[in-house]
Amino acid sequence: MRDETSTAIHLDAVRLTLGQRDFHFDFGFNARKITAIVGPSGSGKSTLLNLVSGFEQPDTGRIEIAGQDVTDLAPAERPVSLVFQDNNLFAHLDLFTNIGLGVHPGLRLAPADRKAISAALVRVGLAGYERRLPGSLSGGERQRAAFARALVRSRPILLLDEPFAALDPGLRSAMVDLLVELHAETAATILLVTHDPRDIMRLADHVVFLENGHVLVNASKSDFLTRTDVTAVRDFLSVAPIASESP
Ligand SMILES: Nc1ncnc2c1ncn2[C@@H]1O[C@H](COP(=O)(O)OP(=O)(O)OP(=O)(O)O)[C@@H](O)[C@H]1O
Repeated sequence: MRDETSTAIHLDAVRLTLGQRDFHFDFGFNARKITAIVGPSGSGKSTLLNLVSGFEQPDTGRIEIAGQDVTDLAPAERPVSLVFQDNNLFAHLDLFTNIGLGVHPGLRLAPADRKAISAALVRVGLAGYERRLPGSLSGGERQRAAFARALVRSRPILLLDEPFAALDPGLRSAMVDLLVELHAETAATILLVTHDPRDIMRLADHVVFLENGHVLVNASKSDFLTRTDVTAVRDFLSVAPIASESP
């Protein structure tokens, strides 16, 4: 029997076909850890997050979160917050409202919620941006706004799909630090899709490497970094100058 205190999310014999691609996942994510999900473009990283968040339904199999079968639950009913590549901000609503919807879908916000929204904007470097529309922001600012919304939702599971992709190096580093702080404060279970080995070095406890819709390597960070016997892992690790980075 699985230890539910150590396994936050379990994909139990999950199968899904999208177009020409078959996905097969049968493994778990550790609770309260940061797991990096990596692999070549098209290997299934976003699809895996979509299955966990409920935006994709398995053809067969089950998904459990904290021991509860969530396979038939809608995304809003699952204990997850998301920051996706497209930021999923509503274009016609200002940032305060966009973030407020993350706190309460009916926007019934208590004074403490309003404070938390402004504090989250400050935390991601967008102080005073409450009334700005997403269309008036740069890609990096939109990404940070989406991060602020995830901060105020404070769900036990945080799904991040390339959250630093549109950020310049300085901002990227600030947001990585923010994520480290957030994880230390909340001990959330974080799944982080990334193309950048530096994120593994700096952030990850554990690494899941995908290839062609299935898990090729599922290992602790230290074990993953030794798996250069696997060509795809070796290729991935050699794409960036990680040798000088400290973990
Ligand atoms: N709705 C869909 N219909 C058909 N094919 C799909 C659909 N969604 C995803 N796919 C295909 O499934 C594969 C995996 O896509 P996915 O977005 O999960 O990959 P990824 O690893 O996140 O890629 P990237 O690193 O480029 O973001 C791709 O080949 C994609 O074209």
